[in-house]
Amino acid sequence: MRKSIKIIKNRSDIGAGTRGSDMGVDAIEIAAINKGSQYFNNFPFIEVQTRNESVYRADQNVFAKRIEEVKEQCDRLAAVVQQTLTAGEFPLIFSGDHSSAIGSIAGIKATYPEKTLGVIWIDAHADLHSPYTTPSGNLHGMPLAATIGEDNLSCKINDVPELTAAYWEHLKNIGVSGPKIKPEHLVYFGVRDTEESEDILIQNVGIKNYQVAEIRSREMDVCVQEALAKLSDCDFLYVSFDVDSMDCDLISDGTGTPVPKGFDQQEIIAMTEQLIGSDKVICFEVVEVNPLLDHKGNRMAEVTFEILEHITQPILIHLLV
Ligand SMILES: NC(=[NH2+])NCCC[C@H](N)C(=O)O
Repeated sequence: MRKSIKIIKNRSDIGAGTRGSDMGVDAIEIAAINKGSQYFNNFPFIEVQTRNESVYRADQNVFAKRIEEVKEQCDRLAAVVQQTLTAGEFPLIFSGDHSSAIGSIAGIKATYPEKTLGVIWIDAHADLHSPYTTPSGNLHGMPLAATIGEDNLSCKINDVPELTAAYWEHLKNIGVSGPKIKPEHLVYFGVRDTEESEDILIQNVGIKNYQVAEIRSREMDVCVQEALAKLSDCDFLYVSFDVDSMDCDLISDGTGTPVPKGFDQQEIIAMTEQLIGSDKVICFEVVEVNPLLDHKGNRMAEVTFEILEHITQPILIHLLV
C-alpha cells in the first residue's frame, strides 16, 4: 500500500526545441492558486535540480541536443522517483519537456528490476526517434526509443558522431542497463503527428495506437479496458500525459509542438480516470505545458490543472486499498 502522493517538480526544458516548458510546472501551480485551490499545498513535494543553464552554451551534439545535460537530468529524476517509490509514495511528476520520461521510467525500473513495466503514452507524438533518425535533434522526440532500446538503424538518416553515440548509450542505460520495457508493453493514445521512420518502427514492433477517431467510434471505456487487457502481463503501469495530445485549436497552443485534431478535455479526464482505475498504475507524469507559447493567457495550464483535479481523487482512493 502506498502512503500518499508525492509531487515531483522537474522544471527542465532542455530536451525541447523551444524554451519555456520549464515554466509549465509553475503555470499549473499558478492556475491552481488563481482558482483558490490548496492543491499544491496539500501534498509533499520535491524539486529536481535542473541543468537549464546549459542552453547558453553551444552544443556539438546536433542530432541529440544537450544530450549530456539531459542524461544528467534523467539520472536525477530517476533517483527521485526511486526514492519516492521506495518510501511507499505515489510519484505525481510535473515535468517540462518529455525527455524526462527516460528518467521516470528508469527510476521505476530501478526500484522494481524484476517486475514487468507497461507504459501508457498519451501524446500527439510517437517520440520514437533515436539520434540516427531524428529530424530535429530534440531529445523530447526520443524518450521511447531510449526506453525500448531501439535505434531504428534501418531508417538511419543522420551520421551520428562518436561522442553523441556514446551519450545515447548512457541514456539508454539509466537506472538499470538495457531496455526498460518491451515494445508490446507500450500503448499509445492520440498519436497523430509522426515521421515515416517512426511509422515503420511502430508497424515493425507492433505498437497499438488508440487514435482519436477510433476512440470516438468505439467509446472510451471499451478502448481503455482493451488497452489495460493488452497490458495484463505487466505488474505495474506508468502513465505519461503530454498535453499536446489535446486538440490545440480547441484548447490552446500553449505547448512546444501543438497539433490539431486531438482529444478534448473531457476525453482526457475520462481516459485518465479510467486508466487510474487500474491499481497497477504506480506513477503519473504530466509534461509539455509551455505558458510562453499560450495565446489564450494561461489556458493550457488551467485545463491541465482541471484534469489533475479529476484524477487526484481516484489516485488517492487507490492508495487506500
Ligand atoms: N515531446 C514532444 N513534444 N515531441 C515532439 C517531437 C516532434 C518530432 N517528431 C521531433 O522528433 O522533433
